[in-house]
Amino acid sequence: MISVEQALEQLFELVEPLESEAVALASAHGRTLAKPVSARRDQPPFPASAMDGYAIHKSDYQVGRTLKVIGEAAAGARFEYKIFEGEAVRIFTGAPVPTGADWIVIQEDIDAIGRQITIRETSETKSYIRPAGADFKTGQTLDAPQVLTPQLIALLASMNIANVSVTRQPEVAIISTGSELVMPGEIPSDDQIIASNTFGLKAMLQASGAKVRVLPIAHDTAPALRTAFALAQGADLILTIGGASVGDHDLVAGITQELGMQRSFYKVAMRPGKPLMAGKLGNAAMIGLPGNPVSAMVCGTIFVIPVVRAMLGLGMAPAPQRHAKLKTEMPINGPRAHYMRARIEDGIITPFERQDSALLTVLAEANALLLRPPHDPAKQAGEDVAFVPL
Ligand SMILES: Nc1nc2c(c(=O)[nH]1)N[C@H]1C(S)=C(S)[C@@H](COP(=O)(O)OP(=O)(O)OC[C@H]3O[C@@H](n4cnc5c(N)ncnc54)[C@H](O)[C@@H]3O)O[C@H]1N2
Ligand code: MOO
Repeated sequence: MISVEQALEQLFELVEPLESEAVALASAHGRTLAKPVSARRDQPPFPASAMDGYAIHKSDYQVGRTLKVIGEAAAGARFEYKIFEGEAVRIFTGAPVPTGADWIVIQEDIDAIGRQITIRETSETKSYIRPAGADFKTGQTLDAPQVLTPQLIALLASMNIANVSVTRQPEVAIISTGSELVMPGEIPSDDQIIASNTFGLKAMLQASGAKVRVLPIAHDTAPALRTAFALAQGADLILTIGGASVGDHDLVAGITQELGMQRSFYKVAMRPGKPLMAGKLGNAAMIGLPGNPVSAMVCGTIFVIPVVRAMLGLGMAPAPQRHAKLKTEMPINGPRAHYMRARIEDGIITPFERQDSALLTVLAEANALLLRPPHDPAKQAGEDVAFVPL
């Protein structure tokens, strides 16, 4: 059995960053920016008023000073002329500040009579003028690769970028195997259960930027599995769920061998997730996940998502780890790395009592996988431990 680290290294060897494609900015949320982007203009492109009020000379900002209002500047419609001392221009938020003005007095601080204003209050210490380029300047770049968040989309729009170059989304085909499985919403017979991790993994993959094709459930027969693999053609990554272990009905290893898979590894020294397998099937990477629901989801977090991120060009890195203080003592760990379902609150992490890899209620309550390396010595409450956030 190989270690988690070795398995991840071998998985990264099965994939490479995918090519890029252009998409409209409006469709770019969640995609990975493939090439750096430069701002096509300054923002704001002119000194702009930050408030509704009057543009004046700073020297006129004195209590009791009366000024003549000579025009108006609105957002999108500037006042074309220069203003001099003793003059004011009515101005609104976002409007270009007229030449000659270097101060905005807010409208709450003046008294207006006809075309004259008198300054009543001078308590402000800043000009309320946003200098040209205060947010960004032409040519300022946004680095790649990075995932486009709503905040970055807004920034790119402001930079006048209508299309962006993003990495193609990896296409992942999911094959759930097992004669006992039916889809949610169907009526199961007494011996059947509902396919669950299929949907958990789909959600996990989509959240990390993959495109998911859920194939029909393959019963535990060789023809059904062959059909499922045929339907998976064209995918960048084929995920099977279940049938990975050693039982008489666990056929995935045999069928993938028959289809010519170059196997990288089978079995990893981890808990849950031991019967994980991987290899190359034609042009696709193939990962065979164990069927137990929690095992499949843990392997999704520890292996599949890092592989998807590698295909997106986001680097070949394990799932990020953090540290917390342990709430309870724990006995020595066995020879396999243990990813314990745990709950972290206020920097204190508590592993759940029940760690059976069939318990989705426990996984749903967990917000962390407490990481115990192989042969980790016994731990006392208060000791520092590593965890992977969920
Ligand atoms: N003699 C041994 N038995 C087992 C071993 C072993 O080393 N020796 N390993 C155990 C471990 S660890 C795991 S994990 C499981 C994995 O088995 P498989 O990958 O072959 O999975 P199945 O047998 O097909 O299913 C296990 C379990 O999970 C349920 N399942 C499967 N797919 C789904 C799905 N899409 N949604 C929900 N539930 C699913 C299935 O009904 C079974 O209950 O093997 C142990 N046995
Ligand atoms: O490794 Mo199995 O994945 O313990 O349940």
